[in-house]
Amino acid sequence: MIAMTESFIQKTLQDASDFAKETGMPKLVSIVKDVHKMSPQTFLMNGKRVYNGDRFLWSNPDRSYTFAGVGVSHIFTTDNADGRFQDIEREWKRFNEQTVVHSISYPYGTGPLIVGGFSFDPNKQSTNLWNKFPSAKFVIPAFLYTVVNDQAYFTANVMVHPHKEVHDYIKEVEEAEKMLLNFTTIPEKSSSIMVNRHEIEPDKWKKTIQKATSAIKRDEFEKVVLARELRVTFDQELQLEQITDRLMAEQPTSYVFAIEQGENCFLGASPERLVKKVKDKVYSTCLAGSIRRGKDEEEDGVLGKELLTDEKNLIEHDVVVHMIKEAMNEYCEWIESPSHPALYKTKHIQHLYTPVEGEMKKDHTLLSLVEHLHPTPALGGYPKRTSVEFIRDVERLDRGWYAAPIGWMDVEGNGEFIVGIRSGLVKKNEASLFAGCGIVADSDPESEYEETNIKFNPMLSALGGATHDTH
Ligand SMILES: C=C(O[C@H]1C=CC=C(C(=O)O)[C@@H]1O)C(=O)O
Ligand SMILES: [Mg+2]
Repeated sequence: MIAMTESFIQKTLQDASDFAKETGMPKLVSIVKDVHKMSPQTFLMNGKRVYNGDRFLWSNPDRSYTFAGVGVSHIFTTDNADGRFQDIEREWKRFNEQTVVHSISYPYGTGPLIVGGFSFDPNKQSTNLWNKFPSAKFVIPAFLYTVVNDQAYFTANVMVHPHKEVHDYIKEVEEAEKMLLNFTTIPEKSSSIMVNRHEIEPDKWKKTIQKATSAIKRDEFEKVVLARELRVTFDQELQLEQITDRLMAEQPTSYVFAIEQGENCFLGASPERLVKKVKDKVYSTCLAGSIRRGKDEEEDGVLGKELLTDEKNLIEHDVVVHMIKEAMNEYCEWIESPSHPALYKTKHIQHLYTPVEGEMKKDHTLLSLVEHLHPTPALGGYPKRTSVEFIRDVERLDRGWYAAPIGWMDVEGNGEFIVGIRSGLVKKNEASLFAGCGIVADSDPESEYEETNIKFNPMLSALGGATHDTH
């Protein structure tokens, strides 16, 4: 149990209120309580009436850490293409120093934290599709329901302003708590029916693969990741509670995330960590190179073995390992990584997987490492600059936040970022799904096309649409 008694809460709010009245500046008081366990989707559902448009979800692959957030206590955003990581870093640091009340110690993953992300390429001409997702945006959710290793917490992030009284804040938090933690709410379980499926220019996409392999053969770059879009329409509005509920159940080896921005929601089940920081330790993942799952254990094993020795896939993977190790090495005192990839299996696909960990040098931060790594050659290419320019020129797609860093961070600078793949942007009864493939000299457009079809499956399955049969 955590010691945050009513009288302690009252006193902390009173001190913050006195400060606010004296200086005219607000203070953020984060109230954390132990609560009963419930489904994070129930929390999101409960928050829908008041906080529709501002809801968030995050869950680790082993579900050892999950949070659902609703409402917004503070926003950090920038359109500064070149300095977006530093802008967010600076504003969060300043807010932390000036506004957050630090007399409370929070269990990991609770209390004041920011959640959000970046766009893939701030220099690509953006379209209307992603107009709710700027090149960087993070928020402190007003209320969080967090489960850490089976213990559930409720966090209320209260911005204490000069013009309001402490008892009003207490009343508001009590009311919100009652409404949001009502575990008797049953999330709707209606299943939506897909009424239209539209692949965006598949033939032109295959031609861009040829363009890429020719450029690679001319030594313009070593690898590039090219993505395409599948637009699907359903008979009814898509619900983020239902989709994330399915993703969490169906994709036990993937992160599940959702970021709602008004009527739009970007969500998915990504298997790929970009970087996680716990104190001075950092953990990254090289995930690239793919093959389908087998129809039974035996075939699955054969396919896995094939992937582990397939030259084209090993090149795809090695380019990522090389870059991530180099980048981590620069920012770390030491790094450690196995010399051969292992298999990473998700429900629909298996990948080559190499973890990299290290101890971060004192003068670096989680966000500086996110910037240094993004995009890795699993999402962009190698070398970074030429491959991103190639994507900007030839890819017929506004990636928005797809394949970009999505994550959360606490007041100590700990947190985790993943890359937003196996994902889609949902709006009302429509969803744009995205999938890309690492292209190297020997890539064949038809098999890469098939690979993207497999990569659409996690989202298609969660949305209730027919998945692509790969057997
Ligand atoms: C870019 C995607 O996947 C990346 C991650 C793992 C394997 C990949 C591959 O084998 O091509 C991709 O690099 C995507 O799913 O949209
Ligand atoms: Mg591939």
